[in-house]
Amino acid sequence: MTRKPLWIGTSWKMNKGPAAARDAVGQIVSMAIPEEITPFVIPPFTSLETVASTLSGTRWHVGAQNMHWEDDGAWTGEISPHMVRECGADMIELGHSERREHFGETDITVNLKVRAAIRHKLRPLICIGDSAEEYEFGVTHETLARQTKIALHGLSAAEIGTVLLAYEPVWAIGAKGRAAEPDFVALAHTRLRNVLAELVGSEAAQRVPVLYGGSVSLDNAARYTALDNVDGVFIGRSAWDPSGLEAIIRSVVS
Ligand SMILES: O=C(CO)[C@H](O)COP(=O)(O)O
Repeated sequence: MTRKPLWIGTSWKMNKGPAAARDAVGQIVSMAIPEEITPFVIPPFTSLETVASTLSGTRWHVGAQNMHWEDDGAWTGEISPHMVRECGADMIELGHSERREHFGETDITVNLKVRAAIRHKLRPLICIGDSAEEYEFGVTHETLARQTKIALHGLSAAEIGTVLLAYEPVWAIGAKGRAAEPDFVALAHTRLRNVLAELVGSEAAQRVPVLYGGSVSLDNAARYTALDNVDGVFIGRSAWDPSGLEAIIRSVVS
């Protein structure tokens, strides 16, 4: 039995259009979720409404993978916070390293999006992470502190209390990634908690869930969730098949 509520979820990234999403969410909705788990799923935009409507009224949180910070306007190809809400999502993933690396996302645009999310009552799941180079040069903490402080800039303590942070080392993500050692994650999360304490005080900082992501699998998930300052895991490939997600959920509560 685990000792704290754990956020466990997955982003499907650019996988599962409406037909595949319908099939997957049909399996997800019938999963038995232990009460100490807060589950979430983040489908691509085209499947968002299907997934959110199927999971409406359940304990699942549903998010989109990105959004613009403006409410509407001439922003070809973009999706607004209103649209995300209208599809039934209650969460929004922001600042994933794939968006920072390939689509020009910056600390500043992440901050604009976090503020927009809060205005629209979407819970931001803010991804932060060090590059392989930053890790090699020993500046992981500096990078995470900078990304966190800028993402949360201008928010009140109460607003910061509504966000989730996910530490996802860039070098740990994807098929070529190497899962971070639990000891390293423990240290990174403890330091992150101190950054949050600087912003909102130590008691409020304890209430911000900080998740780990990057090559999380059935083999290693429970080693992360057992750590004091890890409040859940954000899973990619190993949870795209709903049975993989279900097995990981079971592994962290047994
Ligand atoms: O965002 C992630 C989780 O959805 C992250 O990029 C980890 O992906 P994974 O390495 O495929 O688990």
